[in-house]
Amino acid sequence: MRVTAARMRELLKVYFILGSNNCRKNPLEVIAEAIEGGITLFQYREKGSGALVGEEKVKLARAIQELCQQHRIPFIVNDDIELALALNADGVHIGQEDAPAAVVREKIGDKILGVSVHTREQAYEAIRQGADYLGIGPIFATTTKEDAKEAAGTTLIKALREDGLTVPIVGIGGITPDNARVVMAAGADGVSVITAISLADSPVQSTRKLYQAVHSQPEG
Ligand SMILES: Cc1ncsc1CCOP(=O)(O)O
Ligand SMILES: C=C1C=NC(C)=NC1=N
Ligand SMILES: [Mg+2]
Repeated sequence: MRVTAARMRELLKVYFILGSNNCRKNPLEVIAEAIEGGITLFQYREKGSGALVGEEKVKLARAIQELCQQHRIPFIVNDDIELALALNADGVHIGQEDAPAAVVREKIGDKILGVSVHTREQAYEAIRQGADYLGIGPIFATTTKEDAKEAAGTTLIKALREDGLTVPIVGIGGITPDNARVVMAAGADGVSVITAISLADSPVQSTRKLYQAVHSQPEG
């Protein structure tokens, strides 16, 4: 059956996203370190310049999924619904330019469905169409997503919480151990990162710092 909101909030705490073009080292090594450091959810996002395609992409996806399964970390696939179904992944993440959430929901059954939103209207529509969580960002400036919108800060997260919305929300975009608390203080249930972990000197240490930041009391 569908993931509960309470369980989804737990999973969103430290949500690592990676594609082979987001790291210098072997992706499997980086993910193993991130798992050791305490990530709570993983998303395979093979996208942008230098991304793998075809059989190479499938092979890496399978290898990563196996690593996640060994450590009981749910495995989410970005964009590629067919790949997610072929691998029996734990869920998918889609953006506004992908198929409508309701269409994806019908295809994936009870798997986890995450939707990127940038406005109140998109947020309410995603929930209506069956999203289990919302990805909101970019919170801070980022160059990792090549077509990312301007950094929007935490305004939308705060607005949705002021509306009384309790849907699980993860912030994304330029998040580091130093600014993660700001995202949580705005009402996010967790933080999603790529380069704070994938390009860190020590992915384990960076993950540990993120984990501590999201579990610490709001400052002041
Ligand atoms: C996938 C995505 N969506 C909004 S910003 C972003 C990239 C996040 O990467 P980083 O954590 O390196 O800023
Ligand atoms: C664009 C995205 C926004 N949020 C999340 C969680 N994943 C994404 N790929
Ligand atoms: Mg997409």
